[in-house]
Amino acid sequence: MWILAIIITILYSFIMILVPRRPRFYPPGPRSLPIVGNLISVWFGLMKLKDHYRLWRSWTQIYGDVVGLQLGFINVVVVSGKDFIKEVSSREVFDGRPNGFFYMMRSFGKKIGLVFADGQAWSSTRRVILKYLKSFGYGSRSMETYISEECTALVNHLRGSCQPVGVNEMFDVSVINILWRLVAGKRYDLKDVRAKQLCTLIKRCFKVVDMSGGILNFMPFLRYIIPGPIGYTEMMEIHDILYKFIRETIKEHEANIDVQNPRDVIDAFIIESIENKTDAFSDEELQVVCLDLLEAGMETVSNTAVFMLLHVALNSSVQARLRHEIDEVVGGRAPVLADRARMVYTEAVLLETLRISSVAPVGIPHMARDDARLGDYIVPKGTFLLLAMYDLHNGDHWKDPHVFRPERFLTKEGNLVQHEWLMPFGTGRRRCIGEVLARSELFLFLTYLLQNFHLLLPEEDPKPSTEPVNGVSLSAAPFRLTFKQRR
Ligand code: HEM
Repeated sequence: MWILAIIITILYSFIMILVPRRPRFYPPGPRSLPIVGNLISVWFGLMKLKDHYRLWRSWTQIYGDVVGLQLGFINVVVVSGKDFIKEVSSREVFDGRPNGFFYMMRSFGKKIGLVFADGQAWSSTRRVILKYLKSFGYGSRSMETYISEECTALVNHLRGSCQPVGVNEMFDVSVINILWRLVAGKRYDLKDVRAKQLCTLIKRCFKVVDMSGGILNFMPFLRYIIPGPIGYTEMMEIHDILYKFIRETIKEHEANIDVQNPRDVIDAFIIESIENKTDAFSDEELQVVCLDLLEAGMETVSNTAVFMLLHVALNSSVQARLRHEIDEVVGGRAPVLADRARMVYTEAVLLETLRISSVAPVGIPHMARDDARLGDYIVPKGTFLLLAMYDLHNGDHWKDPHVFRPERFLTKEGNLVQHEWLMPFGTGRRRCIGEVLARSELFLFLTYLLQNFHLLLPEEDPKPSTEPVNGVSLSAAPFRLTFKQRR
């Protein structure tokens, strides 16, 4: 009997160590059960509402802009509203990234790279990679040339097709090409099988879980019991293939590097690592940085571009006005980024797309690096913070949030409005590093395509839905368009 008592005491103490600390002023939220916390409510909630962002919204409506949850052994706070989202994004104490298993299993079990690292290591990697990206063309004419070349290739590719085209994968290889030319000095043909396979893998891995990391994060020991159903097996398989591709690319660079003439980000990193033998320039760090750029930079832009075409095709008056502006400002020559200054309507369409599609529905989770006050509440050290970006962009504040209306970003005089409720790339210290690239890509994709084609919904297809499909980033449900060449 006493042996049983000892075992129960040990088990209880072990569980108590794992169960997160919840101070008296922890934010309010649904009632939690011992050990599993709110996981069961999340499970039932998802069965009813389907998508995570809808579930977080339903709880925000009950508990307010700061909702406190306990998911398995982890405290999670969902933060909504412009002011709280800005506060979390701007305070250093909240600029950590989660220690969760899901986030680290893709980076050799370590907190390295750009997206899920934090502290000193993250800030120096972010600085160095931004410096390299800029020196190989990021934000300059070279980047514009890469984007224009991809737009031309895409237009030529579509010219040959009189049949309706599936749009959901249309931008994938072009987007990878632009990024990969900066990072690895390489581009692929739009029909290249391996490039297409890589894009499919990245997209698949973004559908296995949502940004909270799911059960894999909150009860990681389950990977030993049910690795398949909780997504562990698939995530590992996908990352094995992605890392194989990245390692091959790095090896090719090492084989013919000229230390006096770096060609791209990978070369610059390898050259620095020859002199600087610290962890900051390790081989693993370079691999994770490459993976971060591929994963953060591909699906987000590709999915936003797809939503953009969907809304333009569904709204014929928007399409006509866009075409009119393109004809007036650009005419028959190739569009350039400098045209943006005179193309306010096109810019408004981009802003409205970024708002309504909000492909990063909870951004990338932050983590409290210490106990911190947020509004009337205390957020304990180690808490994950999910920022309800989808709601910020689709909430009642916008009056008619579900209507695609670019005019909301224009003043009566026809000038562009910088709306403080719109932050698709986040804000503060962890703001997206790909914003300049993403905005430039979206502008040139749209202008090149509408300069050359009428976008038509095939009559034989059902009207496509604008409801997003859930995942780490939101995507449009499959649909097709006919690209009818303009005279
Ligand atoms: C429409 C396209 C994109 C959207 C909507 C988007 C959105 C975001 C958001 C919301 C964050 C998180 C900000 C935060 O933690 O508070 C982020 C971070 C990040 N994005 Fe993007 N992004 C896009 C394109 C890109 C591209 C093209 C790249 C590649 C160059 C990129 C690379 C990154 C990286 C590396 C981070 C992590 C930054 C850090 O933690 O320091 N993103 N992005």
